[in-house]
Amino acid sequence: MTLFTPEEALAYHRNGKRGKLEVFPVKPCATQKDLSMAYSPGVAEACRAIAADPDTVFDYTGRGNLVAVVSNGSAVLGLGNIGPLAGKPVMEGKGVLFKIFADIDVYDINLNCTSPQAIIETVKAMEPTFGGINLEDIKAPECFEIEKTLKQELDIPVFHDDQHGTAIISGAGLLNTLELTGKRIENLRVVISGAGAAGIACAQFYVTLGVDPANILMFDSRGLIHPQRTSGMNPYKEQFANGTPDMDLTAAMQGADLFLGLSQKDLLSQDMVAAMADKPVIFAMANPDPEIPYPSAKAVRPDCIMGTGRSDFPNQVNNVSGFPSIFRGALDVRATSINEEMKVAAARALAELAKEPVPEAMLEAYGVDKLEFGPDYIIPKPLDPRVLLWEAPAVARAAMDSGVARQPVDLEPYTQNLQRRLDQSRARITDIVESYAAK
Ligand SMILES: NC(=O)C1=CN([C@@H]2O[C@H](COP(=O)(O)OP(=O)(O)OC[C@H]3O[C@@H](n4cnc5c(N)ncnc54)[C@H](OP(=O)(O)O)[C@@H]3O)[C@@H](O)[C@H]2O)C=CC1
Ligand SMILES: CC(=O)C(=O)O
Ligand SMILES: [Mg+2]
Repeated sequence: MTLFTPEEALAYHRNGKRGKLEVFPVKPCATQKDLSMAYSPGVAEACRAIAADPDTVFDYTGRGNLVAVVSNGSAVLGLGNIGPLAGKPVMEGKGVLFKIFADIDVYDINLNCTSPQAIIETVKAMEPTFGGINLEDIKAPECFEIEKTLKQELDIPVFHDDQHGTAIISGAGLLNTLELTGKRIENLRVVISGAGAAGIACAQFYVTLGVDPANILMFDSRGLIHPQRTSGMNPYKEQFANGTPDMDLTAAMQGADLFLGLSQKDLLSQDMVAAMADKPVIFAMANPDPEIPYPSAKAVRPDCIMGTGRSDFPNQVNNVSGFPSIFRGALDVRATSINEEMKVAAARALAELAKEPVPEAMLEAYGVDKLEFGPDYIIPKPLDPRVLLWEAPAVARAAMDSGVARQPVDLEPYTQNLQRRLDQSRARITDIVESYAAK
């Protein structure tokens, strides 16, 4: 089900204003007085106030609502190491999603750096500009060291979306599949294709949710990660070394309950899917093309629960349903980090929302008659505005409960205000987009 042609996608990016984002002023600057306050000499008052009390930077500048989407283009979607220039459309796209789904402003920062040290130093130097750092499409294993060091050294949230956004959303899906299949999480036999940023982080998060690490078989480009293997290994892969050297993907898939694809397209065959346990779960999440196409998996296993990273099939399991709302909650309580408690809270909130009745507007947006909790609807649709209203307060609450919030909020008025804020922001975006379309 292709919704557009390649030419249409290129025209979407090229036509009208180039790219997908614009920076707009939010204060008047029409008169001599406005100008003298926006810039010299009035701006000096704000400078002096911040110099005297650095915390007031959150009052006098946009820092508290500004996130850097930082990438070096080394693992862009499933396209691989295409570099920072070719990765920029994705990073602008992440900026669009932050704004539309959570009213967060973004600068996309596309770095011509490969070494972890260079990326770490650059991001550290940028810290005063931003309220949060979203690392994106930086390949493993470098991404692990980069994120760990930045988390230790910065006191604003640092979040590698491909790791944790993916883990949280697929974790929410996993929790709901347990309910639908009646299986117990500790008994699940899990096969993971991909031992990079997303594969490793998902495995770790699933273990936090209750999966037995001994029941995970993980594959990378060289085959199974097993205890005797020495080549192409790293400490992150070693945590999940299981099975025997002779085991290939076909053997691993025999009787598996869950397949998680975070690798490359077309790695999973219909025969492998056919050999899975009853009511199997297949999250084939490589983008833009999954490890097996949705129709191919359903054709051999109509009893499967299938999710992909794409929006054109049921169950879009994609970090888009996470990073905007998670940062919203974290920024609003001025959290110093995004910790495990906040991630689990986000996953559980998303899982619970899938069981609520779906508003008519969502049915219209997706052109369907019905969306109801079940095998074809295990997580909310990314376009559903309730995702923000459920996830962000859950994250804010978890930040407050776990002691990383510097500015606690009262959750009831906070949640009501979120709805208003989202409506106003979307109305402004509609006006801007329409103004360009009219030109
Ligand atoms: N739906 C979603 O929300 C998300 C989807 N993804 C998708 O997941 C995929 C991986 O992304 P990410 O983890 O960031 O990238 P990384 O570059 O960090 O990791 C890629 C992993 O895939 C492995 N791999 C490559 N070829 C094969 C193969 N033939 N068989 C098995 N494994 C293979 C690599 O193996 P090796 O270690 O040997 O190099 C590596 O472990 C991409 O397609 C991306 O689009 C990522 C994030 C979110
Ligand atoms: C969705 C996403 O972040 C990726 O595929 O890399
Ligand atoms: Mg990504």
